[in-house]
Amino acid sequence: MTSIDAHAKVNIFLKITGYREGYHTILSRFMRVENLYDTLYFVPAECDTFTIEGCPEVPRESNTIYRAWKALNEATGDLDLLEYFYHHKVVVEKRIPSQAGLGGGSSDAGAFLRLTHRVCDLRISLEELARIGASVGADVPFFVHDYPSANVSGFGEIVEPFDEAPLPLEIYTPPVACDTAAVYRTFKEHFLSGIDPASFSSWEKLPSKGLLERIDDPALLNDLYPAALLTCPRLKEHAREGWFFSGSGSSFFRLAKKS
Ligand SMILES: C[C@@](CO)(OP(=O)(O)O)[C@H](O)COP(=O)(O)OP(=O)(O)OC[C@H]1O[C@@H](n2ccc(N)nc2=O)[C@H](O)[C@@H]1O
Ligand SMILES: Nc1ncnc2c1ncn2[C@@H]1O[C@H](COP(=O)(O)OP(=O)(O)O)[C@@H](O)[C@H]1O
Repeated sequence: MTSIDAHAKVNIFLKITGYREGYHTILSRFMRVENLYDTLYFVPAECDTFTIEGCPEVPRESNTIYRAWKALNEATGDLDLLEYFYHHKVVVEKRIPSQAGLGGGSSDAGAFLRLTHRVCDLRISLEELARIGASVGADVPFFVHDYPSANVSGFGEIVEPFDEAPLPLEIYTPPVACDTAAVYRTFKEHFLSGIDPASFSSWEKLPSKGLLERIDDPALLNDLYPAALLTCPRLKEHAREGWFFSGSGSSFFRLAKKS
């Protein structure tokens, strides 16, 4: 059985640097969460069409895995690819909560692209694979590269590895679904005009642990947090002292206490 783990991510910091072509540009430290991941399996099966099992609540055409498969086909026109998925189905073991700011759907897409690249021996570079991933979602390129920690900028397509070990993290995902598009819409309407790129210059050079120990305000580290509070007011009930906010939410995280 061929399989791959699709890890969650947290945003140690997420700063909005601008807006163009319908997307916000960001500067963010993405960190892989070592102990939270989905698992994708390519299982031998005769399929009439591209088949995904394990994500019953997501219509196939909306699934990021399906969208990644389509994008890969369009980009490579590789008939082996088509052939392979007539004889294998994709089975997903979901563990990452959805609409949680943990990159669940995007990580599945990135892991799918990496595993397919390997099993179908695709003749394209990792950079090209990440570019294909960017057409599926803004944070898919990070998951294609699969760095433990990286500075991500642009819309999410510029991914530069940051040399540090992943931190032991505790994650708390309240029963509040935060729609990424809605949170970004709120940001654009209420906060975009107030961004101040000088206020976070050189953060990309600082180790994540030092940043979390030095800055205790989640709204300062993550520009989307005030927008998420406005978009999903119930989030406020779940805010806790010493916890930080990931992506467009709804998850909070903090450094795990030494066991
Ligand atoms: C917010 C972040 C931070 O890591 O992650 P999550 O919280 O979703 O995990 C990402 O930027 C989420 O990227 P992703 O989840 O791929 O968003 P997409 O589906 O590509 O975009 C959904 C919508 O959000 C808005 N959007 C997204 C990314 C971006 N850099 N600027 C935007 O304005 C756009 O309106 C877009 O149509
Ligand atoms: N493979 C997938 N796993 C989870 N959600 C998916 C997947 N494909 C598409 N989605 C859709 O993406 C939405 C956002 O989920 P997810 O990407 O996990 O959250 P976030 O963007 O907050 O990290 C879900 O509500 C779901 O409708």
